Amino acid sequence: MQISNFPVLQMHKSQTAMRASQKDFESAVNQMKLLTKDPGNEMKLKLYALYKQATEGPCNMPKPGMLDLISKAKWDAWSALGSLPKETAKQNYVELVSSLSSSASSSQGKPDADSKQPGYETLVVTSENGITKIMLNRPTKKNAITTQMYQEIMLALEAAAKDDSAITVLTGNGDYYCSGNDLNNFTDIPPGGVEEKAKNSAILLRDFVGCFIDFPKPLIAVVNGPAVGISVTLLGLFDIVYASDRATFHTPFSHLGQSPEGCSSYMFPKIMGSAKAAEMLIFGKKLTAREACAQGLVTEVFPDSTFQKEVWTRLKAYSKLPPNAMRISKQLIRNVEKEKLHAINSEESSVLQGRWLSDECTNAIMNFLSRKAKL
Ligand SMILES: CCCC/C=C/CC(=O)SCCNC(=O)CCNC(=O)[C@H](O)C(C)(C)COP(=O)(O)OP(=O)(O)OC[C@H]1O[C@@H](n2cnc3c(N)ncnc32)[C@H](O)[C@@H]1OP(=O)(O)O
Repeated sequence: MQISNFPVLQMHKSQTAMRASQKDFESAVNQMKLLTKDPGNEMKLKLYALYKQATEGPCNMPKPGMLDLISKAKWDAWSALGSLPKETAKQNYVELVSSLSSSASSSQGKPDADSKQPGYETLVVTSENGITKIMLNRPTKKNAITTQMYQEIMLALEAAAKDDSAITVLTGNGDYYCSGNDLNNFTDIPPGGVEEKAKNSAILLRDFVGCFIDFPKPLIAVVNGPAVGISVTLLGLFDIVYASDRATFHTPFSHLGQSPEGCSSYMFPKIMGSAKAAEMLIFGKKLTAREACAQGLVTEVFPDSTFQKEVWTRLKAYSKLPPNAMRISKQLIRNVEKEKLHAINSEESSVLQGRWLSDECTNAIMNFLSRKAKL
């Protein structure tokens, strides 16, 4: 059996405690696609059977021949569920995947002080001096975010939320902070076609942004260079944004036939006023670091030559403040709007699902991929 047929899920315990919604189920199925560790054949069969029961009901397929071992094992597992109702199968599927997810994140473990955490291919995650640093690590691709990278960032945030560090930092390796969504993500079309791709991407986006909305500790962006697309829009959900004076902030959504995400349709007008937000989000105006700071999106700008030294000195001092007090203060500031932000996130994701199917978006992506257009 292919591991890719049994992708892993990141699901919050609170979601699984209640009855699994269709969204939870779809989210589980979508996120399971990026399993990096084989959960073993027994688990894969259980997941397969629950998935089939949840989507098709009781097994009424003819029994495969004895020599077709894999099909027979799958058929046996599905048939063994008898007349289990679809809703219960869905719930069991979500819970099973959630338990896989918890063991995956606990196996990533509590980060050792002063150590690089294993298990990430697209990130370098370290925990040192009370600071967990999540560094995007595709410098040759300007840290464009692949599907795998979205998943790894979610895992890293979930682990950071639980570890001993006082603050969490997101930054980029190389000359860019991040060039946004990797446009090649759109070329990996599943058997269900572009509609399924758009639907899966919307679920991934919603879950990804949701992790930032819910992140419980002070979250700091160290913007080491230009930032594009989703890496800019998310900044409204950070508690501090430090930028090198080399950084720029660009959200070319209209150019790409797309629309804002990361709760920026709400946070940007709130932060900088609707006129300035419109210039960025509708017209794709690129801001310098100093402009972004003047508009409240960036906390402070540092000269590039001393950026790393000054920022890390500052962060090391902050990381020694009482962690619980910082956490509680953050939550007081942020929790008031959590529900609203989740609703905005869902709406933005669903609007984007439609945009991804539009000619405007398809043409823009084709242009980039065929190298006719750059930002
Ligand atoms: C779950 C889905 C959520 C979706 C939500 C998000 C929306 C967004 O984020 S929209 C923003 C998408 N980003 C872009 O449109 C940026 C596209 N990239 C560029 O315009 C340029 O690459 C850039 C201006 C960033 C840098 O230009 P250069 O300095 O000239 O470098 P190169 O273009 O040569 O880049 C080097 C290398 O990296 C690849 N690259 C860079 N960015 C991306 C990207 N976003 N997606 C895919 N690939 C990217 C670029 O193609 C080059 O690759 P090679 O040619 O193979 O070397």
